[in-house]
Amino acid sequence: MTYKIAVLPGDGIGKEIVDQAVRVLTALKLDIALEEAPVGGAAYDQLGHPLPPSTLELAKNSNAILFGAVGDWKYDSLPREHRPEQAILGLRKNMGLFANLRPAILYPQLANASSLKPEVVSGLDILIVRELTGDIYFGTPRGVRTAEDGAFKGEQEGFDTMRYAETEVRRIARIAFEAARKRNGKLCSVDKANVLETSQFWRDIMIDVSKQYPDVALTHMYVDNAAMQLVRAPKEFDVIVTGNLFGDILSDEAAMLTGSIGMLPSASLNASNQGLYEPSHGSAPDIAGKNIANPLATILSAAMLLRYSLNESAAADKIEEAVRQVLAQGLRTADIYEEGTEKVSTSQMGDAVLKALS
Ligand SMILES: NC(=O)C1=CN([C@@H]2O[C@H](COP(=O)(O)OP(=O)(O)OC[C@H]3O[C@@H](n4cnc5c(N)ncnc54)[C@H](O)[C@@H]3O)[C@@H](O)[C@H]2O)C=CC1
Ligand SMILES: CC(C)CC(=O)C(=O)O
Ligand SMILES: [Mg+2]
Repeated sequence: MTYKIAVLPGDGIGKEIVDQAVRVLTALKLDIALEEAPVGGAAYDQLGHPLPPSTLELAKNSNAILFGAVGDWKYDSLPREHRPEQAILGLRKNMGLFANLRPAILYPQLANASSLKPEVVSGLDILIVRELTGDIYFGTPRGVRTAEDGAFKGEQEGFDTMRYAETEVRRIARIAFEAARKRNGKLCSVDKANVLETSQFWRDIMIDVSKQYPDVALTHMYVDNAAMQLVRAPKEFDVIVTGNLFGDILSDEAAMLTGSIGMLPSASLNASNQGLYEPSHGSAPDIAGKNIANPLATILSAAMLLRYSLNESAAADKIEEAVRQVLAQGLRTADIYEEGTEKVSTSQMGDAVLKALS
């Protein structure tokens, strides 16, 4: 069977990094068909919408999606529905990609690239399971209105709605417990139950689901403490499960433990084994078009694509091994460069991974 992969590069560094991941996927000579489509600001410019129906259709009809990133400051004054970010939010929602897996692994060669002391981060291997289609990112009502009560009655106010339905919490809980069961059996649920009703509800359901996983040790932590513990003693964590907003923030923080945001891949999965694979970072407009972005998070996302959506674990292992090799050779993009290593461009990093594969 030929697997169909939708390739959606998007904006900023999106094309530069996805190009390298496509080269890697192609070099593996698997039975895959890649089809590219516009998304984000690029699609808005071309077709008047950040997620054109043709792109969504292609994504839905594919086994997996390789996604770059969307967004650029120049679109920030557009009405929200036309902003590039609506493309990735729309794909997640329309395809039910509720389970976002963000593994934060420190490759030993990058121990000095991390902003933390090597002894704090060496050997780091944690998994953040972020709920991706609910929470305040999607809750309604939202908007700007005239305040009807409170100290600022009569003023304009902005508002959003944080909400989680029971099904949403149960299904992400199961994904996280299953992942913890296959790893070191530790699951930390991160919330803000001391303040938020939504979080107390989340916590109660986590405790209920935990009854089906007596082999997994469930703990709870408030998000402010979790942000602190991630830089104090990150290796205390095994699997973290959290909501959309907290997971977004904590995963960027965890990225720096691995040396750079350019190292953190992700998989976003739905209930039908379809997945969208993208680096955890954004479109980095500040370095776009310079051929200096780190493509490894995207290349490692392609490895996750092979493992989770195509059942090609051996090919995924090969990519991860090739990444280990290029790092061992001392090759570094600017974001992970340190004295004594060799600074390479985005495409040179791609060349090196390809060479290590052959
Ligand atoms: N999934 C997506 O498409 C996402 C899109 N965004 C969008 O991206 C745009 C920029 O957002 P920012 O907050 O600046 O986040 P960002 O992740 O794009 O960049 C943050 C910082 O990290 C650096 N960086 C990011 N990826 C890198 C890489 N591969 N190699 C080297 N350095 C890298 C950037 O140069 C920048 O200094 C915004 O429009 C935002 O909405 C942000 C996050 C995710
Ligand atoms: C558009 C944003 C919600 C994307 C983001 O920051 C992320 O998924 O990490
Ligand atoms: Mg983010």
